[in-house]
Amino acid sequence: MATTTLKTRFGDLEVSKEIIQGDFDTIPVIDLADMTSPDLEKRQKLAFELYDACARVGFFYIKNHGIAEDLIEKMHNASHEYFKLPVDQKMECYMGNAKQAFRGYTPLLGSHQTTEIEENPAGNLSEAFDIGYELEGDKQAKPGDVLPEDTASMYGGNIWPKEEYLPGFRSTYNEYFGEVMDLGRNLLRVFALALSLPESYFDEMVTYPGSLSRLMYYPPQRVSSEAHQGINPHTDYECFTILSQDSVPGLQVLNANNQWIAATPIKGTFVVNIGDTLKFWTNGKFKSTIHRAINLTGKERYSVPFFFGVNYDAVIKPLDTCIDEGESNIHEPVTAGEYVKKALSTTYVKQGDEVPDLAAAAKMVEIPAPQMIAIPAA
Ligand SMILES: O=C(O)CCC(=O)C(=O)O
Ligand SMILES: [Fe+2]
Repeated sequence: MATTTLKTRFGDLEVSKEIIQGDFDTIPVIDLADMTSPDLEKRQKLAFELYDACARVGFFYIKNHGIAEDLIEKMHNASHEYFKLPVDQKMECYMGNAKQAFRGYTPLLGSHQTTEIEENPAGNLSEAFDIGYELEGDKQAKPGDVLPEDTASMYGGNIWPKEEYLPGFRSTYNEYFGEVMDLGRNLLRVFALALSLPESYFDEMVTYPGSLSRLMYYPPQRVSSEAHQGINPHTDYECFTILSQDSVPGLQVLNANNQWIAATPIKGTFVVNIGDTLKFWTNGKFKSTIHRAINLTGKERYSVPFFFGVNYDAVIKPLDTCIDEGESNIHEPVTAGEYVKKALSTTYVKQGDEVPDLAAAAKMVEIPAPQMIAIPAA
C-alpha cells in the first residue's frame, strides 16, 4: 500500500495515498432532479451516484439544483459591483478589524493556505468578502429563535458595506445565502441516504447551519507562480461546499497521480466538494480533495463559494455506518465550531492582522480597466 506522510494541523499522520484523494480524471455531473422526488427508489439511485462521486473524487457538479438562474446572476452582478468599490470603502469592512472573526473584506494577499501536505505562507492572489450564518439570512428561522451554544464563538454578526455604497447588496446576499443553505439542507438528506442512515438523520444538526459564504474575485495574474495563486492548494473545512463560478475557468482539483484536473465551468451547474468535517464523519470514506484556483486567462474571474456546515455545537465523530470493525478513527471527536475555527485561523485574516502591502500585490496582477488611473492627454 502506497503511503505518504500528511502534515496535518494536528501533527504528522502516515496514511494510505487513497485517504487523501480518490482516483479520477474527470469530475462527474450529478442531476438533482430527483432529490425531493416522492419515489424513494429514485432518491436512493441518486444517493448511490453521490456516494461514488464522494468516495472516488470528492468533487462533482450538480445540475437541476433548483436555484433560479436569475438569483445567481443577481448575486454575481452584486459581487462585481462590490469588488469595483474603491479599496478604502472595502477596507472599512477589513476582516482584521471586524468584531466577529472571519467576516468582512480580505484584500489581495490577505489570506494564505495551510494544507495537510504543505504550509504556504504566500498570500492568495484574490480578494474576498465573507459572511456567516445569521437568522437574517435563514429562510427557516422563526421569530424568537435562539442560536445553539457555541463555544467557538463562530456565530455572530456579519459586517456590511454601507447601504449607500451598494444599495440592495445586503438583501441580495442574504437571499442567495438562504436559498443555497436550503439546497445544502436538502443535499444533506441525500448524503444521509448514501451513508445508509435515515434521511432525517442530520436534520436536527442543521437547524442553524454553521455555514459561511464568500464572494471571491481573482484578477488575472501576470505570471504563473506556484507560490502565488488565486487560492493556493487547500481542502475546505465544513461539510461540503456549493460553488458558483462564472464562465472564466480557474478551479483545479488534485487527483491521486498528482495531476491538476480542471473543474471547467459548466453553465447551469454548481460545483460541490466534500469538506473535512464530512470526511471525518465518514472516517475518510468521503474525500476532502485538495484544490486550488489560478487565473491565467487574462480575464477577471469571480466565484461564490458557500461552505455548508452543521450547527456549531454538533459533534463530529465517525458515523456507525462508516466505521468497519477494528478500524481506528482518522480524527478525534470535535465540535464543528471548534474544528472550523481552528482551521480558518490558519488561513483567513485574523483580528488584528496588519494590512498586506497592497502596492506590491497590485504588481502581481493585471489591474483591470475600471480601476486604471486615466492619464490626461498632454
Ligand atoms: O474560486 C474557486 O473556484 C474556488 C474557491 C475555493 O476553493 C475556496 O474559497 O475555498
Ligand atoms: Fe476551497
